[in-house]
Amino acid sequence: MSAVTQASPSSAVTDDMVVQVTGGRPLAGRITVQGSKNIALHLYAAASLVDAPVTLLGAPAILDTDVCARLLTHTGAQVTVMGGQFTVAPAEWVRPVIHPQLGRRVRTTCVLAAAVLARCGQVSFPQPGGDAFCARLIDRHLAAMEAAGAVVSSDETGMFAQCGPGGVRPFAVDVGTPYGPSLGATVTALLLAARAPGTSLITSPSIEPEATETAAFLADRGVCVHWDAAGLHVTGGARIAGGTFVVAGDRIEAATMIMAAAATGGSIRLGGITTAGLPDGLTAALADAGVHLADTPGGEVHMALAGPLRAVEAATGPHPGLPTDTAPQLAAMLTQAHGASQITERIYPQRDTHLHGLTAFGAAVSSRGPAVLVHGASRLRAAQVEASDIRAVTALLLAGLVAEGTSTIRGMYHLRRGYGHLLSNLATLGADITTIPEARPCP
Ligand SMILES: CC(=O)N[C@H]1[C@@H](OP(=O)(O)OP(=O)(O)OC[C@H]2O[C@@H](n3ccc(=O)[nH]c3=O)[C@H](O)[C@@H]2O)O[C@H](CO)[C@@H](O)[C@@H]1O
Ligand SMILES: C=C(OP(=O)(O)O)C(=O)O
Repeated sequence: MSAVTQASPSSAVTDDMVVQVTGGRPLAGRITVQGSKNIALHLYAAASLVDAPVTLLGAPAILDTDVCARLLTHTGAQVTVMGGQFTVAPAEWVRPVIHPQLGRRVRTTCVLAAAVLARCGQVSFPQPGGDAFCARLIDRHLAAMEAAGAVVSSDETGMFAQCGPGGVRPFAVDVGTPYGPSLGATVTALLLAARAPGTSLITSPSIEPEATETAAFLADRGVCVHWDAAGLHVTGGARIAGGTFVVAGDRIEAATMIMAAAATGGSIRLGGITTAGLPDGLTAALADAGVHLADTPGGEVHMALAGPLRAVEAATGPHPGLPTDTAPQLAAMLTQAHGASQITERIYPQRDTHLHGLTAFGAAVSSRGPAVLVHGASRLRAAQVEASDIRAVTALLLAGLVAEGTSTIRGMYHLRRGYGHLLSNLATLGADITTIPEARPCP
């Protein structure tokens, strides 16, 4: 299994490195945000459905990209990742197996499995990976596979889906969950429907950009996709054409950089995204906190503070609400806001793995049920902390940028999963930040 990959910026940082950051410098200047991690991951799966080569432009140089390239290669596709281009040429013979170890490292394993099932009528796959801040269910993915005609079974090694001789068939499935529409299951259903000979209906679909961009990608390739009040109608079965498609800018990285600049009292410009690419719930929470965003004539986002940061009450929600993937960074920023802030988590039963580390910096943060409470403004002091997931690590970096003294942050595996240039971007904006190898005790 050898996907062709170019050494990515994320590989300049290794898992056993630690970040040292000395706080107190307001961020200033301009950087470009990467292509969206989560949109790219879903497009990688969609690209493997296509009958001719596909090139995705703006693919982020992150560990999850490398893992997806290797997963697709394992199924028989030819994958090249070079200079922000992720090219997939279809497999002549599809191996109906999502690699059991690699599949446990990314969240989109079921989506990749759906692409393989749609192509060849069977697939085995492990439980998906990704962040493990709480249980993350996949019942809607499996329901979509069953609705498309597969018998799904599982044992201790993983899951197996098998269709009848005709392969996937048109279906109706509801991808709503008690926490709102499932993003991933919407794309799983979309990929199955794109290959089913007839019209399928996906009800309660997610309208996160990951789902709408994947739908747009398929529509560009000739799949008939139609959204209305009933849901997402997809007519599949025909040949799916190749070509190129641009991965949209990473709204979560943009939010992270904006919040980092705000926490340090800075002002920055972001290329690779406009305010239209930022969900309303995010821009509303930032506006409430006193963070001003505007589009520049050159199509960039300019961020500046309207005054001292203000406390806010906000709740995460499905698009266009406040993304759950920005809540940890928002909590870190709000440690610098005067008064009592509250961020209520509505997408997951719990997502507060960042609180332990923020507390080590001296932040007044706590959780009450699904709500994270932040009392500011706190004078943060340098700390030695370790993060256990992707957005928690950026929340701790934000605290380090503010804290007095030099902090040490561990957990680079999580950063590498989703951010290709975050540390160098922070340095470009003036942060005092370095990576050093982890000191090992003498044997
Ligand atoms: C790679 C990627 O794009 N990951 C994102 C994706 O994850 P992911 O696609 O896993 O998130 P979902 O939208 O599916 O999950 C949202 C909620 O629905 C529940 N659920 C989901 C599926 C299911 O079959 N049954 C069920 O109950 C989950 O446990 C969770 O509480 O969307 C999340 C919500 O915006 C983001 O935090 C993740 O960063
Ligand atoms: C939770 C996240 O990612 P994943 O679903 O890949 O774990 C995230 O991007 O914040």
